[in-house]
Amino acid sequence: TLPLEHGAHRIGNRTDADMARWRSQRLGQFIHWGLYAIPGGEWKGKTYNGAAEWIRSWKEMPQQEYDNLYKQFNPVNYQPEEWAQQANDMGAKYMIITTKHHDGFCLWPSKYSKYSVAASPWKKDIIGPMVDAYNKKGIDVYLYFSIIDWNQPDWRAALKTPADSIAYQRFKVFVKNQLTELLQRYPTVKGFWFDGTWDDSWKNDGSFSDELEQYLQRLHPGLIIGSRLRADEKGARHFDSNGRLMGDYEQGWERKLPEKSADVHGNDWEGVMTIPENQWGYNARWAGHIKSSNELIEMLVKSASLGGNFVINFGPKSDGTFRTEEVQRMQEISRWMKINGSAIYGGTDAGFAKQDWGYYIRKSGTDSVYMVVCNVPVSGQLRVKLPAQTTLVNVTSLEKNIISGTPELIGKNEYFIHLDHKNQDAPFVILLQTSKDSRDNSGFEKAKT
Ligand SMILES: C[C@@H]1N[C@@H](C(=O)NCc2ccccc2)[C@H](O)[C@@H]1O
Repeated sequence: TLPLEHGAHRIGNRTDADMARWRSQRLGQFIHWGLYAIPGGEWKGKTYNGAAEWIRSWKEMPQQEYDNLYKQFNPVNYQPEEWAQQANDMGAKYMIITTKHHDGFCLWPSKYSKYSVAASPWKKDIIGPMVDAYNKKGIDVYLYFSIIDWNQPDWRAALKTPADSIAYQRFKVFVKNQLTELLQRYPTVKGFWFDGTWDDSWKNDGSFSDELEQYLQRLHPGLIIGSRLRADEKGARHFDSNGRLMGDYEQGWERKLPEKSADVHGNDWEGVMTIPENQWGYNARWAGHIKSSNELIEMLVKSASLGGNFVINFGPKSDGTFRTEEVQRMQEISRWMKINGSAIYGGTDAGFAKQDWGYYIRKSGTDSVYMVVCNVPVSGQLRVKLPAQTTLVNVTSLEKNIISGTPELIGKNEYFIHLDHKNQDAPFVILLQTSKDSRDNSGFEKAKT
C-alpha cells in the first residue's frame, strides 16, 4: 500500500452510537429547494432538458437573469411543520436539505454571503424553522452543502494561474466559515451531505478536504460525512489510492443502486434517488419514466437488504408546496411502511442466497430474517435456501392470508413456502425465525411435529 497522509483514516465502518443510529434509520427524505424552483425547468416559453437545479448553466438562460431570481423568492405557502408531518408519516427517519446548491443561493441568512434569503422578499431564515420542525417529529436533519458555488467570484473549477490560486485560497476560507456558521446556527444537525466536489480545484487539494473534515469533526463530534467530500493527495475520490473508503459511508450511489453484496464490500453506504429520471429541484414538466411507489419501495427494500440507506428526493415548488405526484408517493409509501416498516428499520444484509421472488433483510444482530416478496412466482411457492447450520424455527407473515400451510422441506436446508393465491398489489413481508444449529433441518421439522 502507498503511504498516504490524506487517505482513509479508518478501516471498516464506524462503530459509535451516532453511526449505529444512522445505520438503523434506512429511509431518508432528500429536499432540493432553492431559486431553481422558480423557473422550474422552463424559461421564456422554452423547456430546459437538463436537471432543473442546473438551469443556470443552460445556454438559453442569461446568468444575470437567473442570479436576479432571488428578488422573487417568497414562498408564501411554506409550512415546515406540514413538511415534517408528511415526512414523518412516510416513515423517513432523517432528512437532507439543500442549504446551498451549486448556484450559491443560501437558504439561511449567512454572514459570509449577500446572496441569501436575507436579500429576498421572504427575508427570513428557511433552514432554522425546518430543522426545528423535523427534529420535533424525531427526524434527524443533515445539511446538503455544495462546494461548487457559481455565485462566489473566488470559486474556480480549476487553478490555471497564480491569481486563480490566490482567489481559490480566499474561497476555501469562505467555505470553512459557512460550514462553521451552519454548525453554530443549527447544532442539532447530525451531519453534512457534500456535493459539487468533482472539479480539479477541489480534487487536487486533498489535504484541505482532509483537514476540513477533521476540523468539522472536532467542532461537532460525531458528525456523519459521506465519501463525496474528500480527495486524497493523489486526487482519488470516495476510495483513496489504496482502495480504502474515505468518509463515514459510501456516498457515490446517486440515481443508481448496488446490485449485490459484493458491490458494497461490507461498507456503510447510502443511495439517493429521484422520482423522475433526473430532476432534483422542482421541474414543472416531468418527462420520461416517473417511478411508482412500488418501484421506490422495492429500491428501499433492496438497499436495506444490501446494508444501505435509501433517500428519496423531493423538489418543492417555489411557493413552498409539494407537487401532487410527490404527495401521492409519500402517502402510498406511508401506508406500506405502517404495515411493513419493521422489516426496514434496523435491517441489514441477511447473508442468505438471493432468490428471484425478492429480498431478505436481517433485523441487525438477531436471528429474525424478513423476506420481502416483490415478484410472486406463478408456481405460488417461494424457494428458501438457508445457509448451512441454520434452521427454520418459525414462519409468519406481517399481513393475514399470505402463507398457506406450513413450509415444505424440499432438500437440505431448503424449503418451499406456499402462498395464498391472493393477487398482491404491493410487496409483502414474511418473517423467518431462524436459529444457528449444528444439526441441519432439525428446527422446523421438530416445531411441526
Ligand atoms: C444530489 C445531486 N447532485 C447534483 C449533480 O450535479 N449531480 C450530477 C453529478 C453526479 C456525479 C458527478 C458529477 C455530476 C444534483 O444537482 C443533485 O444535487
